[in-house]
Amino acid sequence: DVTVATTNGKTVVASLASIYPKDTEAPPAGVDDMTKLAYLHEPGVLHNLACRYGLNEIYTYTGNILIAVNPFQRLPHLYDVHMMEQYKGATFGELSPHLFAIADSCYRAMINEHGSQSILVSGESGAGKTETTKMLMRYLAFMGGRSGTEGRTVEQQVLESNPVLEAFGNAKTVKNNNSSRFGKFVEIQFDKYGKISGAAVRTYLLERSRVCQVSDPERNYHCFYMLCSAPPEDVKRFKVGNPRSFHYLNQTSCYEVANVDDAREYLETRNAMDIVGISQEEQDAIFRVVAAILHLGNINFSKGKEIDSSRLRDEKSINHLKIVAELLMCDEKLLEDSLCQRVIVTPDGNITKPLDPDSALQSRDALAKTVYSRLFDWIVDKINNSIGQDPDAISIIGVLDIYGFESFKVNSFEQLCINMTNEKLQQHFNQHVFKMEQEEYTRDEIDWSYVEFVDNQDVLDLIEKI
Ligand SMILES: Nc1ncnc2c1ncn2[C@@H]1O[C@H](COP(=O)(O)OP(=O)(O)OP(=O)(O)O)[C@@H](O)[C@H]1O
Repeated sequence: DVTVATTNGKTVVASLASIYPKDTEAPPAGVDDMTKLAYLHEPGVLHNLACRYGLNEIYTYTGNILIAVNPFQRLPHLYDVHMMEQYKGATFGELSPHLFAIADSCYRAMINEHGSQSILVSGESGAGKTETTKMLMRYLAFMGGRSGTEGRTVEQQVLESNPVLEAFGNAKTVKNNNSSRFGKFVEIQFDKYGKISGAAVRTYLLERSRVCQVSDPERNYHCFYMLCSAPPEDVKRFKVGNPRSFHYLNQTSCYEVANVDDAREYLETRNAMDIVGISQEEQDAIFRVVAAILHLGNINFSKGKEIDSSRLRDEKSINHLKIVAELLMCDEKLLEDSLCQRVIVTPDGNITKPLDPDSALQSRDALAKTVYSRLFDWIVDKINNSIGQDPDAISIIGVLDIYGFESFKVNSFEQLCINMTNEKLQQHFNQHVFKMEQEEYTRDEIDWSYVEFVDNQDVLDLIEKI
């Protein structure tokens, strides 16, 4: 055991193994690059970030990696045009750490080396990835945007597609009132003059389970609540109403989000849809599907006449089925059959087998999830068509906003996929930061001490080979 005198005047007795050396010469305001720390260990890194955060310095470098700590308050002066002007062309590291510096060096690398670049934004839920991605895009639009072109520019359209994607792909979670429940890779295409000539948004791993299953204090996807708060004529037209009356929404007692007005968001989403080129007719079709999913969730089953079969439970369920069929413009009987029966394809033809009530509920939920994720993909396609891609693009800058590791009480296949993706990204990072660096030292016969790090490559290989 050792006795330590702390900076705040206390004396603490602790075991030697749990004590880390402190750089007594480090400035009280912290260092702007973690590589300047005399001792690089977790407490030292956290202490440095905390010192800087206390002074509203939310960005810190670790070499050419930028660490951002969520300020949870608007800091408009950090992101205004004046700031962009300052970072434009500045040597990396010359000015305070900033995401504009990352975007600028990326843009310049693309121009000077004529190669495509990508920026990876990662972190746990609520860390600020989506906000960071939006700012990065703003900066790239500032550098590569076209002025004076007619109509809406590509960069405007990409930025304006955010509210649409967020309405259908974001939800309130424990950690974040506006949590993206999908991964996003925005690809900005540039022509030979370094000007933006096209863009594409690719999305990954939408959390499908949320459509049917949601618990306190979280909500389902924003669009459901928006539709329930739409102007009375739309509520009537789409046959929705109080969110408390829908099973897919009333499994949680959370219906509202602080500082969010769903009624206004509905109108704003419609407006954003206009801007990204989704026609009124298409918008109506989208909301018809959203409404149909809500009604689908209210269909229940009871035991049918035959063994292990099911039928609609009561008048209410029959009514909801009617509404779903009407909204989806499909045949009522076929819809009912698709919920209560399973078709097994065999070499000798198809066999239809009835489903018991539990299995029918599962097929109801499976249909809701599939329809919702197809709707989301359709919207993303629509946005991409309207933004337009440049087949002759010389290079691209990709920004990847993907959600971080997840570990809940109960984890499902979705968590496996998300964590697998993150492990792969971590491997990419390890490859560049540790492995390649260390191999270079060995090659150059530089005396160095091996940095121990957890290498999960074996686990990845195992899963990928399954
Ligand atoms: N740079 C910033 N300036 C001001 N507020 C920020 C900033 N970054 C994040 N925030 C705040 O934190 C909230 C959460 O950020 P964001 O949605 O970007 O997190 P995320 O990492 O994308 O989370 P998720 O993985 O759940 O989607 C934002 O709604 C915003 O209020």
